[in-house]
Amino acid sequence: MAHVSDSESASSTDSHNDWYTEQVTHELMMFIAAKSATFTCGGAIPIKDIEQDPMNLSSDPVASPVALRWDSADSNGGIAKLVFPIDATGDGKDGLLKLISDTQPASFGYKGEHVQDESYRKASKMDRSSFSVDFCPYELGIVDTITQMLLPNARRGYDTHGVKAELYKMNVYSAPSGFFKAHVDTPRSDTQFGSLVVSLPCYHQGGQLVVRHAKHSVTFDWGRSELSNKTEPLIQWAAFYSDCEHEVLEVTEGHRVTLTYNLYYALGVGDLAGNSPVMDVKMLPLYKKVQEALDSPNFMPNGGYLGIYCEHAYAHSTAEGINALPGILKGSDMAVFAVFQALHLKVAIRPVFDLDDFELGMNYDDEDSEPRQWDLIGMNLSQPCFTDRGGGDGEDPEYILAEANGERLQICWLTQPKNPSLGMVHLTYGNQPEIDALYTHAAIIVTVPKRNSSKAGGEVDMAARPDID
Ligand SMILES: O=C(O)CCC(=O)C(=O)O
Ligand SMILES: [Fe+2]
Repeated sequence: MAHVSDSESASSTDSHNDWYTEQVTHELMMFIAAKSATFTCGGAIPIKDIEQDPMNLSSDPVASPVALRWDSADSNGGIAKLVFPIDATGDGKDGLLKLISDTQPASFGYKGEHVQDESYRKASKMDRSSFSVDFCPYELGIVDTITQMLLPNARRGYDTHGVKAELYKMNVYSAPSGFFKAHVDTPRSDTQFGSLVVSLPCYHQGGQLVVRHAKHSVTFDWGRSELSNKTEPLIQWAAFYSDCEHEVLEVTEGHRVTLTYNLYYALGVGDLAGNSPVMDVKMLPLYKKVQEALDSPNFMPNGGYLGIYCEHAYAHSTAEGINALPGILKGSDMAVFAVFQALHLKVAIRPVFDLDDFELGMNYDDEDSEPRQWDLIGMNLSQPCFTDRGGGDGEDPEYILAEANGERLQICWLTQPKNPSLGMVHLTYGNQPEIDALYTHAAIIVTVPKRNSSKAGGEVDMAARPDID
């Protein structure tokens, strides 16, 4: 009889574990590489009557009961109202039946037509123009979650940082046998990248939403069954990309009420500096101040450069940071950029070399031979430059600085430097060669044109203002 010692059996268990770990690791690797990790996301938010619990101090999101109002031909005043969660033992049941009687049979898109076919979709719908609802997916953080979870892997082409969730329809799937066979939503425009479905709390069983992508599927079961451990009313939601096939399985009991939203790429935080169509730049407190300065004939009559060091850090010498600027400017940086741009001055974000510990940064003005401060300003934001040029004692520092793609400008600075980032790496030659680094600060450089002296009051010559970058 074969005898297996403890150590032999331990080592065969170990090797099985190793094999198993390798298999699972491989599967996980393939899954993440296939971008299947994030084709859909969803969640649940409990509903509490906040008016009855105004001191809810928990940081967990809580939804209020949802009031739905709709056009109803046979109601007093033509408007009916229903509050979710529905009290099925009270007036709720009648209200729900009234709602259903005011909906129309839902169609689906087939070859560009709206088709009604109960073998494909058995549901009823209400268009958004016929109802209003006080549920807002932005308030509960659902849109922020979608923005961070789904937007980064959405199809390329639109490089925005924001999402617009546009209410589309309300759907009711009722027992017996409300369902919607597997389909892909028809995108409403080029900028649509997905759909959001929100389930309002209303008793039902079945009606699971199954979302599929590349052989994987996720099932959202928003119903309540005897076995379900859901005891409190919930707002439940799911979002998925437009190319995901999805279906609603049969509702076997009750009524499943959902709101659907189309998800679009939209300008968001990080896109808006100098490009915020909803903001009137003239209303910024800084606008009037700058305009007054520019209107004064004594302000920089010979023109020149104004410099405003960026208040916030933007990783301005990395490829990502450079790409994101100027859209990502925020706070006072955003205001400064927008105001000067709106006043038709040339505005650019440029790196300013910090020469404090490097050399005096002095040059001499030929005319009055007084020392004047000139700054070394990079022509464009760029990644750090590396050079094997170096200098020892007595070496002209310009020899090294010539490697930077910059120019010497005299700037009238309005703020102090902040947030240094690596700008140049060079050698130094002393007793032994060493490496040293120069840092840059991102600054908004504004070109103020020379006054047109022939004009009364010394107005800035608009025609002389250069184009905006
Ligand atoms: O109500 C749902 O769960 C999804 C409905 C749907 O897929 C649609 O309206 O296109
Ligand atoms: Fe759909």
